[in-house]
Amino acid sequence: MKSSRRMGNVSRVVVKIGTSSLMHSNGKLNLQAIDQLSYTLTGLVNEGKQVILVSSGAIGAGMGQLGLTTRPEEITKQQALASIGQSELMTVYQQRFATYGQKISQVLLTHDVLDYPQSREYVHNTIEQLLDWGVIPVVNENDTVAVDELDHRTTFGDNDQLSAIVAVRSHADLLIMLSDIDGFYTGNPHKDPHAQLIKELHQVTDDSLKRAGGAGTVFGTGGMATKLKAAANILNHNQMMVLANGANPSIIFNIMNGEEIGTLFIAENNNEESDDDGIIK
Ligand SMILES: Nc1ncnc2c1ncn2[C@@H]1O[C@H](COP(=O)(O)OP(=O)(O)O)[C@@H](O)[C@H]1O
Ligand SMILES: N[C@@H](CCC(=O)OP(=O)(O)O)C(=O)O
Repeated sequence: MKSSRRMGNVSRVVVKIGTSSLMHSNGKLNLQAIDQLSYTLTGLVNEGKQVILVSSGAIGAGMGQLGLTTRPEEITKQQALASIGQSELMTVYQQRFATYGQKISQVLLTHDVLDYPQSREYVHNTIEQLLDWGVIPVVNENDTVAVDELDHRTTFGDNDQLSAIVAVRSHADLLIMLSDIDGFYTGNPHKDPHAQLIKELHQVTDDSLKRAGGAGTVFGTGGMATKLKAAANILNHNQMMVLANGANPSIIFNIMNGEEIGTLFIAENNNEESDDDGIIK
């Protein structure tokens, strides 16, 4: 594959992986994908890069543990499932990353923590310290406590947007969003056989959002619309995002080598500074 994208200067990268890439459709964890992800991200750290992983999968893994095939609608059940699944996920990550000698940590966030300047500062400092130590922070929403009340917003909505907020806040050079599809197409390829992969997008317009119909899978929440919202946030801050297929997470190496994989979201004027904090109010 030709290497034509400039990724040589990328030193801090946020990787987001969705539930569909971490789990088989039978509800079991996809150990091969998790192992490859651990190997690949450790490889990047060994090259001297700083890596933050935003991982979904807590609710999905919890469903798998209890043998549930449909996601319960009750918030309490979802939160209890996340509580079961998050610890299972971290156990598996811990084991796999340890195989490659990589230290990881768990960072569970809620929206309000990033709304308040002081708690935001603490999160920022903690993540900076972890990166400085060569640790990979594994970030997820704190699903067990995140519920929206009228005057108090704790949820991010989905991890696509959480990953963009983390990338913006941490001034990452690149957000790699791994999904169950090769990139952003002119229409949903599962419905439109003529849909074409869009290799590069400079702006998320109403037209792009119209092309991103439908919800995600039974275990996850996102869908393409939330990925585009995340991309819009990234573009607003003159950062870059690559949306690619997470079936083989070692594809991250190819992306970092500048290969034309998936969809690259990049502003035309990629050099201008932006100073707001990337939090969607
Ligand atoms: N224009 C589009 N291009 C690509 N995928 C699309 C588009 N519109 C809708 N989709 C759907 O979005 C899905 C990806 O979102 P999702 O299932 O939430 O992934 P993940 O679980 O990896 O976060 C695709 O599998 C596809 O069904
Ligand atoms: N925080 C939730 C994930 C929510 C989410 O956005 O899921 P996905 O669409 O799979 O990225 C969990 O860990 O189950």
